[in-house]
Amino acid sequence: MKVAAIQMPTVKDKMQNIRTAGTYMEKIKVEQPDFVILPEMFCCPYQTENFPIYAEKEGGPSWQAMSDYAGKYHIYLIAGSMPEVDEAGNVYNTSYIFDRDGKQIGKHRKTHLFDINVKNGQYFKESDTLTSGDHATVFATEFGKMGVMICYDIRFPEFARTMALDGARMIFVPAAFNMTTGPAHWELTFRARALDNQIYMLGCAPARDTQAGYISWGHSIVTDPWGKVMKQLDEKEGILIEEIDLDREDQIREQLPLLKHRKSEMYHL
Ligand SMILES: O=C(O)CCC(=O)C(=O)O
Repeated sequence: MKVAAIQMPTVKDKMQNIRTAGTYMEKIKVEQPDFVILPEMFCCPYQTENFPIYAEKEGGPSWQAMSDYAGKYHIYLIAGSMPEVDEAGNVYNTSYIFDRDGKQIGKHRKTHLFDINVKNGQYFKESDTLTSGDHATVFATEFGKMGVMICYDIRFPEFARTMALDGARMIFVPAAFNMTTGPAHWELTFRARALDNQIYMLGCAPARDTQAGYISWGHSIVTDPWGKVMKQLDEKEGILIEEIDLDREDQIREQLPLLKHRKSEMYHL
């Protein structure tokens, strides 16, 4: 199974971002990836005031472009995330998932909203304009089940655990850590979720733009079920492509049976 993460820049022009994503998919088609993932808010500069302005209903032009790309390149597309508005006017940070025919087979609304205020560091308050989702998202493929969560969701160990217990083999994470939490926690968090669930994790971030209102850490990453970093980009625009060996996941789970050794009667999820 081959996965690809597109660490692309995000500019103000939504359609330009959609074209950039398409250009990258065209470029990597010779690699024949099975799964392609885009960054969090890949078509909308990551600032709370932008979310309601850029938001579209499910099935809108950005959704349609992603569905078309998935069908054209015959890939599972985890379409990063984009602001979604519902009938009631609520805005969500939403990741749509498409199959190889361009059919939507999953949809994750970011569940844990990113409201932080680090002294002399990053401030952000997604809840100013966003509403949170209310469930974990797992979708089925010919390789088995896969999970999707968005950025801050990764900090909540129970969330990845529910996906692993539900049978997910890999968790895809459109994300955008920043210059405060990125160096401190990005790699550590991916390795931790990978290790404690014995699962592959793939994070896809926007390329860093030092002029942006919110500066992305970049460093798209893939970690294995042993907790090891398989590959990690730097901050610049680029593509991460990696072969994933799911048998290795089975072997690790068999040899070090952490998931089986849980005392589930003692914990409540
Ligand atoms: O958890 C973090 O440090 C970053 C989270 C974030 O940037 C996000 O949820 O968009």
